[in-house]
Amino acid sequence: MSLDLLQPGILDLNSLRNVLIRLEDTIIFCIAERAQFHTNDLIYQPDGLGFKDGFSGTFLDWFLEQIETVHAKVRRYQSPDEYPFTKNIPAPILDALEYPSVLKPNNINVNDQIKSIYIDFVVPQICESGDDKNYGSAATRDIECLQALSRRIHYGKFVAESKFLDPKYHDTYVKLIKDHDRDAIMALLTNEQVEQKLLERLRKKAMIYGQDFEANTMNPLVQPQSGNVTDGRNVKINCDLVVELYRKHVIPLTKVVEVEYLMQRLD
Ligand SMILES: O=C(O)C(=O)C[C@]1(C(=O)O)C=C[C@@H](O)C=C1
Repeated sequence: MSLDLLQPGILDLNSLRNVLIRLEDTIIFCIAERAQFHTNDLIYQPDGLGFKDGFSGTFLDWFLEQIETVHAKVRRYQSPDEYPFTKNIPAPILDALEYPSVLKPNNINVNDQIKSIYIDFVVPQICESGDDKNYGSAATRDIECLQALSRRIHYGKFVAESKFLDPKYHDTYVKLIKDHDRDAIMALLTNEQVEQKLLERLRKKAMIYGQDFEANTMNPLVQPQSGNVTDGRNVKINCDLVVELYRKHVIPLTKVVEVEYLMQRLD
């Protein structure tokens, strides 16, 4: 749950971008944590581990359901930047919190796509292939990664709302929405310079945060003279993977959320 959403000026585009920048750090750290364990493929296979409580599905889905059930009861999913992976979550046991209604009501939840990307693309590339029996630890890290990715991608709704309200573009967005012109909306909300800067920053962060400080005595804050820090040899996480994850999946899916949110904006 985010305190940002209770602050005035929440829809300022620079503030929203700062939240996205902070989430880059969270996502890199979560990925580095998961990378400690083997792929443990059984946790992603339906009934791969067998359940004594009659649950039918993957161990990851069972774990998500358990965690999200508890979190739903303490209002996590009433926060407009939090989206569950589990379909039927219980109602909160606490009174509803008053969030300012900054978003138009909408039914956009791309968590199924996020889970597929994570299982098919992220896990096989960051983890050593095989089974180390750390099923609970691996799935705990999976859930942290998934929640961070979900929060980041669904934040696109706030970014879209901010862009929609910008007087410079408002009338154009209204027209394009009325024309159902998704491609033109996508083009209008795209800022290639911001994307390029993001990818460059991300690579630097992945290199610095992912370093094995035991193996590397260089000060990561000092610009390296040659190789060593930037060549990735002492880096614990795959920097290319982090950049590709954002380039191929995180940014495009955030943009899909933005477009779909705008398509429902005038309903
Ligand atoms: O910062 C924005 O303007 C966004 O819409 C977010 C975002 C992103 O996902 O990082 C998506 C689309 C833009 O092309 C640039 C960046």
